[in-house]
Amino acid sequence: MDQSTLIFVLAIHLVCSGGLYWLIGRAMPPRSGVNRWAVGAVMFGLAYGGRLLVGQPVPAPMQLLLDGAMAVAALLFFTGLREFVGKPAGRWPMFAGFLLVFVVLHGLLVWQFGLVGRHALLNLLLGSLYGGLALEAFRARGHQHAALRPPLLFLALMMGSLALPTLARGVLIVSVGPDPLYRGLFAQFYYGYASLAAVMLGLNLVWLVFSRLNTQLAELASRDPLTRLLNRNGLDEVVARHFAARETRPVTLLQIDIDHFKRINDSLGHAAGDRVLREVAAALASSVRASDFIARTGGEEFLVGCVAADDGVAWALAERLLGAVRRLDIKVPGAKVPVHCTVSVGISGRCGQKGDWERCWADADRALYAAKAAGRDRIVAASALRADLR
Ligand SMILES: Nc1nc2c(ncn2[C@@H]2O[C@H](COP(=O)(O)OP(=O)(O)OP(=O)(O)O)[C@@H](O)[C@H]2O)c(=O)[nH]1
Repeated sequence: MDQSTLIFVLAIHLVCSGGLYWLIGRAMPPRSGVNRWAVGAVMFGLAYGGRLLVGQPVPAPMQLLLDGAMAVAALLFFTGLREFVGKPAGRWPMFAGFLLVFVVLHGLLVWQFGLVGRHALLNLLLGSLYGGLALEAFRARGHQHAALRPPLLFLALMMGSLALPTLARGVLIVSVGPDPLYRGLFAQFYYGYASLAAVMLGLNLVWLVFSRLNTQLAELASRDPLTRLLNRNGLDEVVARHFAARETRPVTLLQIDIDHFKRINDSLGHAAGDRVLREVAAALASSVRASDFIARTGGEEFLVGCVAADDGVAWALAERLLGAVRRLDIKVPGAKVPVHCTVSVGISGRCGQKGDWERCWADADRALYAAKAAGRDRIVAASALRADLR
């Protein structure tokens, strides 16, 4: 394929991918980064198409317009990824500043070095932004859910492999001039690879978006939206996974209930009640080890699964949870003083298999109600209840 055909194919790929991202972006929440990719891809495609239409040599004002469009398009891709992974991505003043610096540099370099200055600037800038994007994707893979890691790694690899020949063009052009790089084998390789990368980038971004949506869907199904703790559904999954393991470790259950929560709701309102629920949930969650699990099992009820603990450890954990809630100073809009609350905790016996789960949970529940009956803000173990019954 000759070079013009390759550039034409590249331009078509980019404009079509931009249209696809725009359609996907419409279905995504705001600030997902996808709209930036959409605008970036269309700008890139139009700039390449513009080069073909204008032909050689490109008149000076047109050079500035087409190169500026490419630089801004690459910046849109870079910041789009930052937005996608939840990092600050910069808004229009940053873009205006970037464009201003680019125009000044472009003017200076073209005036001093002509075509070599123009191509060196554009390639070094594009190569740096591709490299930056690869680095962002590589760094982001550690912070995301497991499902997002493969597409982020793939993106890092692809953009890294595009950054290298682009930077090489920027450096080589100074010593060999534009001709060997913009015609012949190198140019064919470069535009062919860029065209392939544009197709792969489109598929990669669709993969990223679907992985993100899938993760969010799984979260919605298994997490309580108010406290972000596991809901009943999520708890069932965690329990099933725990007992499916080859070497199952026993679990002690701690059933927790906020004391007199209805009073908070009735005196301060439902929104204040929600705030208290969120803060209590966060305090409980931060006291629970990563190997244990915690779920919101009802209105103001929580269940903690303490894995492989003896009775003393479970009791110590319950005391930690009681203390963490007692120490809370919950600032609620409309209330003059911070809200304080307490919880009651019921502890089950050790649950060694899935079949014992319901019975252990019922034991923890009975112990909790005994704690409530005994005056609240305390811990009762089911083993003590059974001893009482004897
Ligand atoms: N704000 C808010 N309140 C909730 C939510 N879910 C349940 N509740 C409220 O929680 C309160 C629970 O009240 P009760 O079951 O009487 O328990 P309590 O007042 O904590 O009393 P004890 O458990 O006996 O100490 C009810 O008023 C429910 O409306 C929720 O998601 N948000």
